[in-house]
Amino acid sequence: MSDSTVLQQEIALEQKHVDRVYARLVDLRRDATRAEKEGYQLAGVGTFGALVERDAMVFHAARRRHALDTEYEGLVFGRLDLLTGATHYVGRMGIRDESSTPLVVDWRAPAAAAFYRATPAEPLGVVRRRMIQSSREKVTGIEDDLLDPEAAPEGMRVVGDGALLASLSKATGRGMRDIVATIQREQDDAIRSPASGVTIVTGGPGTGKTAVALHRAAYLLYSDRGRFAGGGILVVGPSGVFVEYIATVLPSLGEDSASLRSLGTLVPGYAATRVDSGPVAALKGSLRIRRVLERASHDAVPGGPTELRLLYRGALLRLDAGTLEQIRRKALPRGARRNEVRGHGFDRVFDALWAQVRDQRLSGLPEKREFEAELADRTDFREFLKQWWPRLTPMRVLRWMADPARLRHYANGLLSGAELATLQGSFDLLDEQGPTIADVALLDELDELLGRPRRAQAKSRNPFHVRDGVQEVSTFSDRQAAARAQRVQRDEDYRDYAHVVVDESQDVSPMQWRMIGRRGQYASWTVVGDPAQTAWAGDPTELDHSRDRALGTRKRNSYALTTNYRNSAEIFEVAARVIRTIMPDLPLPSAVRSTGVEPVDLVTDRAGLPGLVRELAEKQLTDVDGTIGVITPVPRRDEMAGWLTGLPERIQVVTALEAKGMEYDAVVLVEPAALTRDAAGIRTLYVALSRATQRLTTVGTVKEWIPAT
Ligand SMILES: Nc1ncnc2c1ncn2[C@@H]1O[C@H](COP(=O)(O)OP(=O)(O)OP(=O)(O)O)[C@@H](O)[C@H]1O
Repeated sequence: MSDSTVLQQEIALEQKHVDRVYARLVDLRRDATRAEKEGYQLAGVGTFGALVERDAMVFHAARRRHALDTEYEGLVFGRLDLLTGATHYVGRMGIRDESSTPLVVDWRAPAAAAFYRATPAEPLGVVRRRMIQSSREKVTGIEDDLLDPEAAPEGMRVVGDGALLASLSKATGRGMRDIVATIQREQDDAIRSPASGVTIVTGGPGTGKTAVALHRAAYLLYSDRGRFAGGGILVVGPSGVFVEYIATVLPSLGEDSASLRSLGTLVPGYAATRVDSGPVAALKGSLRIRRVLERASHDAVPGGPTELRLLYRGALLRLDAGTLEQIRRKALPRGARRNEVRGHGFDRVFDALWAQVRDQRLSGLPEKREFEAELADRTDFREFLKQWWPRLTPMRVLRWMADPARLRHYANGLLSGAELATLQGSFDLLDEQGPTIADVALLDELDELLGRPRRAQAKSRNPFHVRDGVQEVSTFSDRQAAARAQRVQRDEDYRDYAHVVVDESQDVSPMQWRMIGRRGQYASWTVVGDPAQTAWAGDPTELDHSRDRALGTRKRNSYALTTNYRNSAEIFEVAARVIRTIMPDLPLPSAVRSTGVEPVDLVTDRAGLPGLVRELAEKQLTDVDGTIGVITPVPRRDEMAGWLTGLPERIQVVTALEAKGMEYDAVVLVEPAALTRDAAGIRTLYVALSRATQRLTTVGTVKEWIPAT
């Protein structure tokens, strides 16, 4: 019998099982819809208990139905033939038949672990592992690994058509894909790492760190839903572009209860995308800036009143600049939060004025409380207090840094003259363009330093509550949205996440670690990154220290990934040459796929560059089916994007910093020489060169851009 006939027969065999699974799926969907309707009808009973029960039923049924819909594609992707003679099918979700016999085991269940972990050296009771590829309900391919040949029963067939490599060669879409069907053993170790403590995953470009982090989040939600969906999982990535890129992975795994944030949007109220230059970002990220901010948070308000004059019952009451300053300092000792001790400052002003009134022995003097009430009623006095000790927002204080004299004063003894010069001017655009990504951590720090006046506790909102006495939701989508909202309804600045995932952690500055740490004080962590890809130009020891502080003393489990699944071997070779110029001994991952297509390097003059870049981008449209990234030096993004106007959406223009974590089928990297000025630049160049799956073109006005070793 020919190989292809055997393959077709095996495919037909698997198709039978897959058909059974999809038929069962139809039943389950129908049941979920019915349960949802029944739950809804409970509302007719009219008691509060019935409403609660209905909400729970509607929620669970809606969730189940949602999962059944999203997990449809490629539902069954694996089969294990065990030594015991049993067969398990592995898929995106667990499904049982009418008599509760498993038809498919959820990929996260312990029984599925062997699918990812068994090797010929350690078969874990598996004789044959089979990967099943399909397109909707139709099985299209099979790939077998015979793990324990001696135990294979007579007639067991082994077929293969390279499922992993096939999946790696697929064109990239705008969003990242899940890898649930092809997770490799070293990745699975990290995904199933213990739920508590800190899981640290390192590895070179394209080794699947992001994929592992996201599948781990899905795994945690499965293994302890109460804890992780209830407390919430926060996923932090470097940029908005990146967060958008990874946003589809968890929903494709049927999970939508994690919060995805970029470093610029982690703090509510800000949506920063601007970046500072490397040296400025290093200063803004360093812990020394905290002392600078602390000084600012205690300083007098610019333009605030320097004295108080009041006529009270014909007498002049006066607090001069010195007295006011003394009062302010006493009411605001080091460590106190200005917005929280505002009342103490006001009390001291009343005390000082009362002392003057008493000294002047005015006739018919009221009690002190009455005197205070009289003053508090006066607009001029209230206006003075508002100006003298206003409730400060973090943004208002950060704006003070734009004043060179103030910045010099706050930084005195903390930053060198050269550092001060670097920082000066970097706050000038706050008003016009909003904060930079690095500023957001400073704003969060200021929020901490200034404190917040106590507010009445906001009542938690019941999503099924329409108006008093009426609990209602009408359409299915309302119910589903309400049910989901109920699950994720948290304070705007929620800080009690059960798990925090930090991706591209090598670029998180000390100040940013503080910002993230505040949101994960009681969390377990997954931290993934690659130190060789960092753009951090500051002190590396300080970086490690701050990370350790944020993660605390929780137990750590470390994993290293060693295979690059993204780049073709030809492309990674160029990236490797570049990083070796500054890290000659760095262990690099091996790229598993060779395409036979060599990267292209072109040189032109300044005048010819715009036309050539456009021409190259257009060429990629025919060379690859998926996405094309045009990567530019940070300051020239908008200029270069202008060269490409009118081209299809498949082409995305990003800076070398925004390219962190991203993946494209083809990359056109413009002016690589602009990135080679220092070690941080070379590491960023390494990132830019390792983004492409199929084609890499470098183009610029400098011929020799790879630094000499
Ligand atoms: N086991 C796997 N099966 C199929 N594809 C995989 C596997 N592991 C990783 N990939 C693919 O390899 C690519 C790189 O993965 P990912 O972005 O997670 O790597 P990374 O280590 O975070 O990379 P970088 O550090 O360069 O940002 C992605 O397209 C991912 O889907």
